Amino acid sequence: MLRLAVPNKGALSEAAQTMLKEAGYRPRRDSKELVVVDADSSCELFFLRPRDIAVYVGEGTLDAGITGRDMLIDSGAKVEEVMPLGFGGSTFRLAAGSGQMSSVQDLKGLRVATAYPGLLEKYLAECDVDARVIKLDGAVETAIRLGVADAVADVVETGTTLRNVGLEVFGEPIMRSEGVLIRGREGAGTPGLEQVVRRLQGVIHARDYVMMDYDIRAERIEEAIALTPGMEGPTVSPLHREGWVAVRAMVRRKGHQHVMDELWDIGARAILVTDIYACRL
Ligand SMILES: Nc1ncnc2c1ncn2[C@@H]1O[C@H](COP(=O)(O)OP(=O)(O)OP(=O)(O)O)[C@@H](O)[C@H]1O
Ligand SMILES: O=P(O)(O)OC[C@H]1O[C@H](OP(=O)(O)OP(=O)(O)O)[C@H](O)[C@@H]1O
Ligand SMILES: [Mg+2]
Repeated sequence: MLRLAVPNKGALSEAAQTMLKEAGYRPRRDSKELVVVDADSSCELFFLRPRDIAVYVGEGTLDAGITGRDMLIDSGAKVEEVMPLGFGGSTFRLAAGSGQMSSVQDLKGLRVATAYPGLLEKYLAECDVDARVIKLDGAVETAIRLGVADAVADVVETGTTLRNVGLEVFGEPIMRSEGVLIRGREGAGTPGLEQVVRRLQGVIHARDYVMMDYDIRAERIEEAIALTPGMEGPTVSPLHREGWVAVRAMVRRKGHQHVMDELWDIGARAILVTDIYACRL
């Protein structure tokens, strides 16, 4: 059985569990269930703190896991990213009181508070900046007001938390993060991991694409195919009406209304769009 780590709490937890459920893995009954054995999928799911997941996977105790890319780098564990999962997007940034700093170089000799010391120290070393890293567990934005630090380095999603305490970001983003599937560096041949990757990729595709069906006059088919090329090519079937065909193709969800407009303009009718429940491309 493949042993897979899943965030049990925090910003990535719900989205990760929804994705696994859509991929056919057994969901946990309640938040107190810490291990789920899914015999049908030959998989054991371990619900752990996202920060600990890279450690378990790096030690080889678990085969794979879902965590944030920033946490993966911060942990320094022997793990590698298998695929991005398209949720939990954030940036990791420096921030200080409004107008006080403009680049990472301004941090020389100062104190920077963070819950991601591994990630911050790596960045400061790359920038050749000698600053003192103050390790905190969370709510690091308050550290400046309380006089514990001169700047902070933290996860920024909407920026609301920073604004609320009168801080603003400065310098380049340290990194862009999102939820990722990870595996141990020695786990290249992990049996069962291929199946997890294919299932999760299927969920991502099912979310990214819609199925589009329409009817069109046969002489306009080349123009129609240029608009909806599908994956290998669209399915074109005869319609029970002289001179018309029916077309079926997968289309990117983003922009599908625009594709419908263009199809309409070249004479397509009965244009139907449906969600894809599951797929394997
Ligand atoms: N708005 C957000 N706030 C915090 N983390 C976010 C956000 N959006 C995405 N993430 C990602 O979620 C992960 C952090 O998860 P989580 O919030 O569970 O950790 P934590 O802050 O250390 O835990 P906790 O807040 O429960 O003590 C990181 O990979 C981070 O990039
Ligand atoms: O840019 P925003 O949308 O405001 O989101 C970012 C904030 O969310 C996280 O905090 P969290 O709620 O996880 O609390 P914590 O700091 O105690 O971890 C993160 O540490 C930031 O403080
Ligand atoms: Mg948090």
